[in-house]
Formats: sequence, C-alpha cells, structure tokens
Amino acid sequence: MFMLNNVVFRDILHIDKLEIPDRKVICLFGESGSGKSTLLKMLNGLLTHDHGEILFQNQSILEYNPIELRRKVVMLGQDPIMFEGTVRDNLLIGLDFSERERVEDAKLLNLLKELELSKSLDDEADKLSGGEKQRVAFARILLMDAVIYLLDEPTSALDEGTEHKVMDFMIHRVQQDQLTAIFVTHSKEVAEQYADQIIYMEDINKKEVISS
Ligand SMILES: Nc1ncnc2c1ncn2[C@@H]1O[C@H](COP(=O)(O)OP(=O)(O)OP(=O)(O)O)[C@@H](O)[C@H]1O
Repeated sequence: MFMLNNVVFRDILHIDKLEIPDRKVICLFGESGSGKSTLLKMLNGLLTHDHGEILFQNQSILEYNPIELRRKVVMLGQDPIMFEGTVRDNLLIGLDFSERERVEDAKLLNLLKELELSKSLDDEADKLSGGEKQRVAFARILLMDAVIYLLDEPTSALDEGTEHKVMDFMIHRVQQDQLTAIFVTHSKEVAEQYADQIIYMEDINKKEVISS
C-alpha cells in the first residue's frame, strides 16, 4: 500500500525502508517527538518529504492530485477541528466540500451511537467537550468512504471504557469494509490489543544518522 524508500524530512525523519501493508490495522508507536504525526502527514501529502520516495499503490504520492489523494487517504489530526454550526453541519462538511451527496440523519445518528455519543444533531458543535468533539471529528472522516484512515491519537480525550468501544467499532469497520487504518496511540495496551502490526518509531527512524 505504502512503500517508503530513503525518506528524509528535515532533521525529523530519516526512514531507510518501510512497507505498510493494506487491509490491516497498523499502529505507529514511539515516544513523544519521535515523528509519528509528521509521518502520518506525509502519507496524505500534508507535508512533503525532502528526499527519497513515498509510493502509494505503486505510484509516487507526488504524482497524485492532492485532492484525489486525500479522498483515498483521510486523516484525523490530534486536535479535532470544529466548524461553526451544529453537530450535523460538522458531520456533513467533508461530504459537502468534496461535493458528495449528504447522508440522512438516521445514518448520522447511528454513527454517533456506535461512537457512544448521545448528542442531538442540532447541538452547537463548539459547546461539545473535548472527547465529544474528537468523536464528531472521527465520525466526519468515517463518512468519507476512504480506503486509508490515518488516526493521530484518535481516542486521547476519551475515558478507558469509551476508548475501547470506539476502537472496537473502528476495527470492525476496517475488517468489514477491507480498509486500512494507521493509528497512533501512547497506550501500549491499546496498541497490542488492536493492531495487526506495530511499527516502532525507534526501529524505523534513523534521524540521528543525518543530524549527527
Ligand atoms: N513542520 C515542522 N517543521 C519543523 N519541525 C516540526 C514540524 N512538525 C513537527 N516538527 C518537530 O518534529 C518533531 C516530531 O514531531 P511529531 O509531532 O511528528 O512527533 P510525535 O511523535 O507525533 O509526537 P507526540 O507523540 O508528542 O504527538 C518534534 O520535535 C516537532 O517539534
């Protein structure tokens, strides 16, 4: 799915070789500042590597139209972004931006229920708690029907019980629809419980080679 060869980004990342398989749940694990978010951002073209190559489905990601790439590879960032308006507006905004058909309230409510969020679609999004915003942002990208989900600490604001329910739902969705998820967590337990494969940043990032 993704193949990285000799990829360098500033003095932050230097990855000699990395293959990320498709249709799997992959966890990126490593200490704070080890480059996990930076790597995710490079996989959907939010950041561009300085050297080397990143192939997505056997084609350099530099050759993709960025909008097309981000339709296939969606990212949930660490800080959930809420736009002015209701929960419904915030769920549908991705579909609106990409000029796709809106979905019915029933589907939105079902998705919120799966994510353990009992809020009205008419509630103001900016009044939600941090954990509620995180789940609305999560639901927003799940509606995008992408093939790869890049999830940067998707459950960091959730209590343990809710975290497990949200992760269970995500895993079920990935397996059912044969998707790929690459997620970052600081919890070893969550990484080991949910990932098919754990990529340890200390194993792949040789940044000291270029910064020394
Ligand atoms: N665009 C950028 N330009 C320069 N430095 C950056 C940029 N983005 C991140 N950094 C730096 O790169 C390093 C890696 O940051 P990154 O956010 O990728 O780490 P992380 O592993 O995701 O950390 P955390 O677990 O704390 O979220 C940090 O030292 C950060 O300050």
